[in-house]
Amino acid sequence: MLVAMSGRVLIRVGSAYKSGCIPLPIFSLDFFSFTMRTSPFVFKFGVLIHLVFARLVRGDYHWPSPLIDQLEGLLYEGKQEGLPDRAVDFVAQLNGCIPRDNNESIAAEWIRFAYHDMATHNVDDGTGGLDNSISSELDRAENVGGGMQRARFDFIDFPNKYVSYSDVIAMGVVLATVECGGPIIAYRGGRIDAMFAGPPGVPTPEQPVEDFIETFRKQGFTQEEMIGLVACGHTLGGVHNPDFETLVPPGDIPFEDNIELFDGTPQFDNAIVTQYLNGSTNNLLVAGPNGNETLSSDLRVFSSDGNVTMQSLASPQNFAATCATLLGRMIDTVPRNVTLTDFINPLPVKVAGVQLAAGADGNLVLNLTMRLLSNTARQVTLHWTDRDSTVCSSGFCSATPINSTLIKTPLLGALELAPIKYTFSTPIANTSIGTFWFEIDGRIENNGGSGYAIEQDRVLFSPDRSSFVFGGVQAFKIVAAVRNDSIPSVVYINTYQRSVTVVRSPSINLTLDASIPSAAGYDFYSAQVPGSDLSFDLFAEIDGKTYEEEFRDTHFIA
Ligand code: HEM
Repeated sequence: MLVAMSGRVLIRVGSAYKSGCIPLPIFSLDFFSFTMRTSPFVFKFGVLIHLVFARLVRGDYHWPSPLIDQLEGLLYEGKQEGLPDRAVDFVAQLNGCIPRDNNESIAAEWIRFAYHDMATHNVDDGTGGLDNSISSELDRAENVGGGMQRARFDFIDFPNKYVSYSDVIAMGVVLATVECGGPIIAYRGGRIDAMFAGPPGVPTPEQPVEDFIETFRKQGFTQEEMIGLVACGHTLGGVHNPDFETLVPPGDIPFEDNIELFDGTPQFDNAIVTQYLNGSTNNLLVAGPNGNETLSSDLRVFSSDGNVTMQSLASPQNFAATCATLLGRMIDTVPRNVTLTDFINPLPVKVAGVQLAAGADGNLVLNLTMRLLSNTARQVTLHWTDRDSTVCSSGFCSATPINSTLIKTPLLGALELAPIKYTFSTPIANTSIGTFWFEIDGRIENNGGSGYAIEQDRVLFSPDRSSFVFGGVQAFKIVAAVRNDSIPSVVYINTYQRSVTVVRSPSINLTLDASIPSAAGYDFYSAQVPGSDLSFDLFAEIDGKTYEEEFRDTHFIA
């Protein structure tokens, strides 16, 4: 199903939205659609295609774009329709900042990972920055330990064609900080993943302070900012054995690093500063065992301006504000040719999960959710018009939500927001649907005037009638509903098998399936498709025109 939009209010989609006022290509917002789907070739991790797509999308779209829709969902809700498990894990694994028994902190790992990725930036020629080049740099000594490898493996399988790895790395910093009680860092999207390693650039603890100052200058930070950024980074996590055996002894938890926290607290707070200033710090990068200062990089950094900056950071408010600014600058440090989006704020109205379905009881059913940025329950009604029409001939074209849920996440909590998500699942008369909109406490919310338009209903994926085929080679029976007021010349799917690599298979035709009774004005077509984890595009050619449902997925099959 394709849905059209115009105006400025966000919308979503189970398949695609486009603008009615600007001629735009149709894009899917489906996370499963994945990075490399358009290629007939096999791509390892899809970096190449990812890059191409990221460029294609940007510039073609005005706000709100699929990119913003996806990032907004992940940032504020911790999920987005169609998100692969990996993505949900990514947010969930931050786990409210609770460190493990050995002090291992996933929040710290994300922040360190992001800094090491950004550290390739060269302010003199505008190259490098937060661009996922880190994935090609993990064999360097400077990137050893501290959860770096693990943070990397958590990325495999993540992005789709809109959201880059580097956007996810940047988001990790925002979420890690806020989940640990730190400030809200404004977030932008639009980073582009690099295909190659950048030059080495991460400081190592034995270096003299002059090297640190020069390294941070190259990364775009003054000496004062260097002090702030190191303090903000080192409020979380600590030094690991076996990475620094001379600083930290081995622990007694088998197969786990032994970690000495920099400031003894797992929270994002300014204890890193106050303990340093009052001499109570156990930070091993301030003083090593027996006062050895070879690896005392924090001491050299913090004291490099006579502690002036550290003293200013002794105010918790100033520490929080400084970290919000500097960590924000850190994640927005990108190669010169990359243009980031505006800050992504929670969208006032967010439509998602639009799915038109030929219901088993013979009704055509419209499913969708609408998330409203309101902390108070509202009277919400969904309205729509008939297909290809501006009227409702049956007189019954409105529905109330079947349920509503309060959305709570740490970031929303920090913003003192608790939006409400309204779920609609309503039968639609056989006149189908043209455009829908909402009435909220008597006020019309219609996507800036144009409403949310369903672009076609001729061919629909029918996940309810599709199934996993047990026995023998792994396969799915894929079922499509095709409106039976005309006969398609062909119904087919292009499938993409997903694993570490993604492979596009040749098209597979679906044939009329007499075993499935017609329903809601639709006949059903099916084919058995080999594979265990597929995404696919569904097509029907009718009267010389091609209708399409993009980026469907076997994950939708119960
Ligand atoms: C002069 C600059 C810096 C030096 C020399 C330095 C050095 C180190 C060292 C030696 C460790 C311990 C790693 C391990 O045991 O494997 C560490 C950990 C860490 N660094 Fe830095 N760092 C610097 C700047 C930064 C910056 C700018 C950030 C982020 C804004 C940052 C974030 C972290 C974090 C979060 C950890 C803890 C990781 C964990 O617990 O897994 N560092 N750093």
